Amino acid sequence: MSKNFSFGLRGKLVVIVVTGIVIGFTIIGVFRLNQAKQKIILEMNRSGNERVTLIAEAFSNLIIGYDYSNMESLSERIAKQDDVLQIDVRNKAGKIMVSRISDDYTPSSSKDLLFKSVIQFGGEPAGSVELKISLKRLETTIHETYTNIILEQVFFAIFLSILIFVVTSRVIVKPIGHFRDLMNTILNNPSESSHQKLVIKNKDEIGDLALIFNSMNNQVHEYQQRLKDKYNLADSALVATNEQLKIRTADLEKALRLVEQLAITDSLTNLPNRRHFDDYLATTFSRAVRFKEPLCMILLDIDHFKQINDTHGHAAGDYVLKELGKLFKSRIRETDVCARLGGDEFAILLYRAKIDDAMNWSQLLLRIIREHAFTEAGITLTVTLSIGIAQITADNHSIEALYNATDNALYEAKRRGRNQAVIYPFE
Ligand SMILES: Nc1nc2c(ncn2[C@@H]2O[C@H](COP(=O)(O)OP(=O)(O)OP(=O)(O)O)[C@@H](O)[C@H]2O)c(=O)[nH]1
Repeated sequence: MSKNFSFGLRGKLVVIVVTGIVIGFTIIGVFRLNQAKQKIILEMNRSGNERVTLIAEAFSNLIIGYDYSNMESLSERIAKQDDVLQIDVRNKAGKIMVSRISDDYTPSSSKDLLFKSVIQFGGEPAGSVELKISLKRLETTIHETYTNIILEQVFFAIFLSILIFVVTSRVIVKPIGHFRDLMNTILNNPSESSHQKLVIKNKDEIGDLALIFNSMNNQVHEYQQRLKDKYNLADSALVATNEQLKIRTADLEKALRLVEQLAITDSLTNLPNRRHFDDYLATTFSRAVRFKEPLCMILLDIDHFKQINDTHGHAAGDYVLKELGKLFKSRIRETDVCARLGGDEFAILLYRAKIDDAMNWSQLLLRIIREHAFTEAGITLTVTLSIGIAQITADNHSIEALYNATDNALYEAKRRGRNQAVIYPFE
């Protein structure tokens, strides 16, 4: 880029300068040539007139004395001069007395100048002299002058072109090149642009350009800085918002987990509710069927719970429900589940437990409850349970069938007088 730029500007300068100088010098040259030609012609006329006057004076005595011999010899000598083509001496009446023609005079081809002078003697006209001078010398002189002028013009044109080229190169192209290099350096190092200024000492348009560039560069830097500050501000705000969002998300997740937990938990006893129990039963049932493993379901219902409520109040009833929940939970394995189905009814799933194990577990539970002291607000409450037990069998091959079988067993326990456990099928 830089090479093209330098070449372009210098090239244009050379073309402009040389064209200007050639035109200028051509005009000056033509003018000088015309002047020189006029001067030479004037000089030729002046010297021709002088010569013919002197010749007339030389012939003055000779013409009065009719000295033909000397007139001829003088004419001969004059005719032999380089530029003389012809000399004619005439008497007072105009009759030619002597005439000499140069050896190389050919009137058809030669261009000539004619000079005349009156021959005077004692202040009176005694005859006349005509002198033809060749223009050849004049043409040679003009040609030489032309050549000299053209050579001078060409020499000065070349000299002036070089001078102007060098001066303009130094005064215009060099500062512009410097200007361009500095701009390039600044543009290629944008991060340092604030510290870099164009230092140009020219007090001209280039200097003005540098000042404008510096001011623009400053404005750009300030704008960048403002943008950076705004970006940083926005960034920190974003970070803070992000943090808040994280906290909010964590809170929401926590709340969601709680809601989920609440949705499947009985709020009074903190045991799983019916919904959770049904889901768990569905999973466990299919697993037990698939792997042919024993699964027992137990339904537990408080005997005459309505009476407890009615006699001792709802709070006493709640206490009994909570206390039973704790007892059930403490008596089952980690892998088993105990849920409150609603009201005073509970359910327990004993996975990989046979019907006898379930019966033994129920008997033990009945005994524990009988021995447990249910005391609320200083009053001891009598709490007993009825329990129905069923397991997966060929008959109970669906969840609904298992449910019904267990429910039937519970109903049978109630029917038989409560406070006991009954296995389905019963007799
Ligand atoms: N305190 C309290 N009582 C409840 C709650 N849910 C249901 N009950 C009461 O539990 C009682 C259940 O009574 P029933 O299902 O009629 O049966 P029961 O009195 O236990 O009689 P049997 O089951 O036949 O022995 C009703 O009086 C309900 O109002 C509860 O969350 N807290």
